Amino acid sequence: MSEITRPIHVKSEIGPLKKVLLHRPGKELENLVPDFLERLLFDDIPYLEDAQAEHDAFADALRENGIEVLYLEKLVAEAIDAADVKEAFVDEWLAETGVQSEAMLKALKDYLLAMDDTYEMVLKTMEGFRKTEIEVEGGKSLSDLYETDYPFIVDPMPNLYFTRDPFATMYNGVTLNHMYSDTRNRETLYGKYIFDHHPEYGNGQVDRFYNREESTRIEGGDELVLSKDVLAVGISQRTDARSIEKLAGRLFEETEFKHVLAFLIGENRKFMHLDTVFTMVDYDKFTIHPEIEGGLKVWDITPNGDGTVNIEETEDKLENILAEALGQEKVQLIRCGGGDPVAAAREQWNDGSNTLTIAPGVVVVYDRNTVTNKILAEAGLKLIKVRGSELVRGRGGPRCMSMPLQREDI
Ligand SMILES: NC(=O)NCCC[C@H](N)C(=O)O
Repeated sequence: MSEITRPIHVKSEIGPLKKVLLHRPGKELENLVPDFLERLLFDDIPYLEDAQAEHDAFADALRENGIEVLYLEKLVAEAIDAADVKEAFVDEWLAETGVQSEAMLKALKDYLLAMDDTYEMVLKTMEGFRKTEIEVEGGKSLSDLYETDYPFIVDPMPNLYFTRDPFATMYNGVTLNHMYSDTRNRETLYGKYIFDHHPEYGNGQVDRFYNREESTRIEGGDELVLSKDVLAVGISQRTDARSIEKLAGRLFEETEFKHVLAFLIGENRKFMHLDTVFTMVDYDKFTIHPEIEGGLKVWDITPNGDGTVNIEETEDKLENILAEALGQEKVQLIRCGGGDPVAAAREQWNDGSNTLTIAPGVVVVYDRNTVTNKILAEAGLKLIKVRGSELVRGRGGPRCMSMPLQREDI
């Protein structure tokens, strides 16, 4: 077993989790309003106090299992302070707000730079700005004024507690992602500052396999490190096939991955990412949402050895594809809702398939998905159940809410 010597070390989905990145939901959730939920990719409005309590309990459950929990907002503040790049950060953040008026841009910049505590300033950039918060004398632009019923100068970023998506860790590096939506693309700026400037994670200490400036989209919920040899990536509502091809070529050059399996799961809000319908929970066990099994196509991408890749459509059943790729005699697919279409649809919607594996056979799940949880327990898995009544309103579960930084090799 190799020792962990780099700040990012992730060569599987199931190796004992040592260090993980979360974001504690903050005031950005108090800027969700019913008329604009869709634009912000939310389905309902969580009660912040309870969402925070549920999130704290999730973090405690991880700590009780020997996992060090880091927070995105803290790393970003540390990165900005360490490199003394507060103004550069604010300028880049402003450039991505969509605000057009020079006077408003200046007012926002002055407001943020007047905040001495960088951590509080970072939280404010996440929260967004209501129209009632900042007044500018004159100088308003037509483009800022015409959306009169829109209550924000700058949108909140309510999806930040899904740390799984804006970047994804694998081997000793990250893909810093180009997201599907404007609202989530803004989140990747925080990753950029961490991986450019943080004393422990910046300045080239973390490899970079994808960049936020690239033209095609990819999100971390679609990226699953099945083993040190095999990466699975969903072709989904959020991730383009072309991104996977580019990423595969780079990974074959820079890591020991030998296969990238591209799973076509279709473009659908309820199955937005591969990890909402499929996760790995043990050496030979996976959760799966039965609705995707029928139409699922899987391509196997392998290196040709000359910098190009070979792409072949697999013909076999998913069980056999996975068993072969992972060197197992056979694998078990555990169906969300046990195959009952009503339970499966309800529990997938509430992230019953979105398990976070913290060691082989040990998974964190939402307690509410009782049908699926019973089946997981019957399959021999150890379940750590957490409450997600408020957290689930953003459509993400334990895997979505966590980004592994270090896992032990298996
Ligand atoms: N990996 C995941 O499936 N993350 C959940 C993201 C939910 C968020 N509301 C979104 O639509 O992007």
